[in-house]
Amino acid sequence: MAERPMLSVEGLTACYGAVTALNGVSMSVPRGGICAVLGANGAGKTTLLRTLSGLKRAESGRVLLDGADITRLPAERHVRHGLAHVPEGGGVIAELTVEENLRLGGLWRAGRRDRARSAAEVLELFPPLRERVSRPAATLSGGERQMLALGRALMARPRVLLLDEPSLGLAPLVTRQIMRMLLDLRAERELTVVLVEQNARSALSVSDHGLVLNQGEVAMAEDAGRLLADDRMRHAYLGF
Ligand SMILES: Nc1ncnc2c1ncn2[C@@H]1O[C@H](COP(=O)(O)OP(=O)(O)OP(=O)(O)O)[C@@H](O)[C@H]1O
Repeated sequence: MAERPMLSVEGLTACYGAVTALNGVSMSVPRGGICAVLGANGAGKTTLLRTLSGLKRAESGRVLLDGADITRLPAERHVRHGLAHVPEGGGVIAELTVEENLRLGGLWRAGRRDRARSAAEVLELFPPLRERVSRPAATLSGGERQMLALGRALMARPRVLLLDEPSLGLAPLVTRQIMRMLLDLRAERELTVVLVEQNARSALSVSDHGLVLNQGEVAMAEDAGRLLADDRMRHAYLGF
């Protein structure tokens, strides 16, 4: 029998007033899978992540996390179910220190000792953050801030991580570091990742699967390697 997907999306539709931003989107990501979500500006990528994490209401369709229907739950319950969302720009709080930002990510978790253990584990994963733990986030570089955003999301010990444009504004070398971290996280924590990226080539290089959105609909859903090699796709949707 096939293993149950960690994340399963069935016919998801979401609107802003008269604008249908997502129209019947379906996708499935296995446990420990990395799925790139690609597409032009306005294709619906951010709306997909916001709808998956409960920040945006779905008009219709279902989101199943490890088989549990989370579609209508409020956003904070999504976190409890093991789904963490890192929005575009990371959303770290510049005035707070690295440590304080991390603690925010673990706030809903029960024990103080448990939270401290998580923070220590996260700092272990990101040595540059460990060295800057008492500094305000405002003093971090773009790459370090993105690490902090990732680290803060990991404080909730998610099973599924939703990442919106983690490479935005970062130099190619730093982008590669962030992408490699996703592979490490998958290996160490069996994390399942949905990765929204403008940088299609770098996203596909660490993904198993790719989904191309076009005007709110799935234009292609393919093995990542095959998408990278598909000329028609590269010209039509990926811009290279
Ligand atoms: N808050 C909003 N109010 C009204 N329309 C919106 C809103 N947010 C997004 N849209 C519209 O929904 C559609 C999908 O937008 P979305 O931001 O999800 O696309 P995207 O693929 O993430 O684009 P980008 O790569 O530019 O971030 C677009 O037509 C956009 O104009």
